[in-house]
Amino acid sequence: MADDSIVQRVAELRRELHYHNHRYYVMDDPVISDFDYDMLLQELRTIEEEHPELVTPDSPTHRIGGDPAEGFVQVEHRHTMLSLGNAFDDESLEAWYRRVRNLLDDADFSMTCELKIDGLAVSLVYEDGVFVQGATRGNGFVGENVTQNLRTIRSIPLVLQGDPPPYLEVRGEVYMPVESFRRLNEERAERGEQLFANPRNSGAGTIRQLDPKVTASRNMQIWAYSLGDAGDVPGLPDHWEALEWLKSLGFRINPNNRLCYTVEEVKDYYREFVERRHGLPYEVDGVVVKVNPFNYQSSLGVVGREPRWAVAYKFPAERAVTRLLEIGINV
Ligand SMILES: CC(C)(C)c1nc(N2CCN(c3ncccn3)CC2)c2cc(C(N)=O)c(N)nc2n1
Repeated sequence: MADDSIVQRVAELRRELHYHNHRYYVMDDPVISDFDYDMLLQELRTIEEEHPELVTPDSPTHRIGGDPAEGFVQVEHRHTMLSLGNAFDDESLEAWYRRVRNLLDDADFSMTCELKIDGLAVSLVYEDGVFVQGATRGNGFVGENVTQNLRTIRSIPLVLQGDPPPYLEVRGEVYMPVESFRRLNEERAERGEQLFANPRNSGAGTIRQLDPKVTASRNMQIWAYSLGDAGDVPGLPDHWEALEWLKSLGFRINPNNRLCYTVEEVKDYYREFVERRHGLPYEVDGVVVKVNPFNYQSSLGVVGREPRWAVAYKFPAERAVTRLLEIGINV
């Protein structure tokens, strides 16, 4: 049985490694060299090999899980994962805005604008601050349990920082960066394998791999975009504060999110990113606009599967050939 000093050292190593993992993969701002990080990880691995009774599922040495799954177990989302209504031009965005303003009988309310990441929506469940379940959106009610695959994504925290509640669900969009997609297709082309059509398909395929080692071998990332349910965390007044709070817990929140107070500001944000979208290291297909105050979200409610308080303002469709050429695929 490991003596106290070993148990202390293991706890200290885990805390340090989760912290440096967060700095490197979530903040993109490491404060330790790769070599020193690897030395800490190796020290923990060695102790865990000598003292297997100390191994816990949230250990940073266990990101690349066990054996390949035969198939995926279905999981029911505690809170339905809603859909998003679409707007394709300024007129329909303004129609959405007017409807919300009339329903709220209120002229000024803030809105968050978020880039609509073109990936795969997932649900992450944490109990006592430890990552316990990851699932695809599926049909919104039931998804696939892909916990082992999501654990391999370094920007998904295995252990939360700060003071998380006993139960927390977070939603995010998992995606493959464009550069990783290009490199993956280059390797597949060299092996004469079929190419992925776009980063979204290759990301979805990677998350639904049966073998977590394959998922781990591809550089998948996540942007967290909402709480599972605002009711889970009383005391947060609005979505913007919720995103700030999630960042303080260790989640990766997109730095381009913006708080807007008028529909003009929303349109400015949209036009800015129509221009900037191809300079981003990940694919986006629009802007998600959300009424910010939680009390307004709940009074607006949901129609069918779509919240009245959010809309996806889609970017104009692209000429496919130009797109492929732009990301370096010669067609
Ligand atoms: C919380 C709400 C419902 C407003 C919401 N829902 C979203 N989505 C719903 C539809 N989804 C979906 N997926 C597949 C099939 C049908 N709907 C995919 C996620 C969001 C997606 C993104 C993103 N992609 O970056 C985002 N920044 N915020 C979102 N916010």
